[in-house]
Amino acid sequence: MSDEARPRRTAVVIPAAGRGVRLGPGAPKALRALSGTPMLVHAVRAMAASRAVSLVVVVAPPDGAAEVKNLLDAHALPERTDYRVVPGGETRQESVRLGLEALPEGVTTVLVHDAARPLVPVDTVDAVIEAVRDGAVAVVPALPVADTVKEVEPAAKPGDPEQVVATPVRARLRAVQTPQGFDHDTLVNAHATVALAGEGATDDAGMVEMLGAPVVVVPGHEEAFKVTRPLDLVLAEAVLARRRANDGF
Ligand SMILES: Nc1ccn([C@@H]2O[C@H](COP(=O)(O)OP(=O)(O)OP(=O)(O)O)[C@@H](O)[C@H]2O)c(=O)n1
Ligand SMILES: C[C@](O)(CO)[C@H](O)COP(=O)(O)O
Repeated sequence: MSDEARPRRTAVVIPAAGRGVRLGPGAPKALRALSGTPMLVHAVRAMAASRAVSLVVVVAPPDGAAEVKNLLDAHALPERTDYRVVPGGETRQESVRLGLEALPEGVTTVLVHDAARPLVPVDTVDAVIEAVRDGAVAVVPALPVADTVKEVEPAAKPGDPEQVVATPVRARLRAVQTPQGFDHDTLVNAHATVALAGEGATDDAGMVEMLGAPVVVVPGHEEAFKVTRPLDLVLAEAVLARRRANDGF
């Protein structure tokens, strides 16, 4: 079958195996509630809201796959959304790789989306998918940064101050979010190559960059922020309250 004739199947890998140490003690972060619903369920629904998405692979805490499967079975998802759950690894990178291994044949576009970004709007998801379908091998949604960012030299010993070594030009900096979108084979190759080299990256696009492949930027969204620290939970609840109020009108 020629590339053009091949059906364009889009799947999402949702790494959800992290503990959420920066959020403080409690259940694994993806299972904590936002307005009474687990953060992971919000994230799966946000991705399933795109009509282009036909499969969601959730990467659960290593010993929590059965619990996560039960959780998803108990919550309503669009009927067209097929989902499966696999156990994750020690790092985000390893969890994503395990999720990629669970994808069936025929997937051409892969999105990787943090469970910790439960409120991403569907327009952002669709913009990422569209850019991949238009030919980009890797796509990141991103926003300009509001703070000035400094590069520092780590403290020589505990108690010493860090030293600023550079101030990158802010206008050229972007804070990247998820979902990040990829041509399937490019992302699988990037993960394999980077793992083989014993290297790591804090996002998936970073691994594609290491291959020397181009990464395209599309506009991100303020509501696609990552729930990382306790104050982010307050913001997430406020966003959900605003959405409920808007739905009421
Ligand atoms: N071993 C890991 C670590 C992280 N993640 C996932 O990667 C996403 C982004 O990671 P982050 O926000 O850093 O989550 P945690 O690792 O849980 O947070 P922390 O670093 O505070 O523990 C989250 O959805 C998290 O569940 C994962 O699947 N497997
Ligand atoms: C992938 C990511 O969300 C892009 O901003 C981010 O790098 C994840 O970092 P974390 O430390 O795993 O939260």
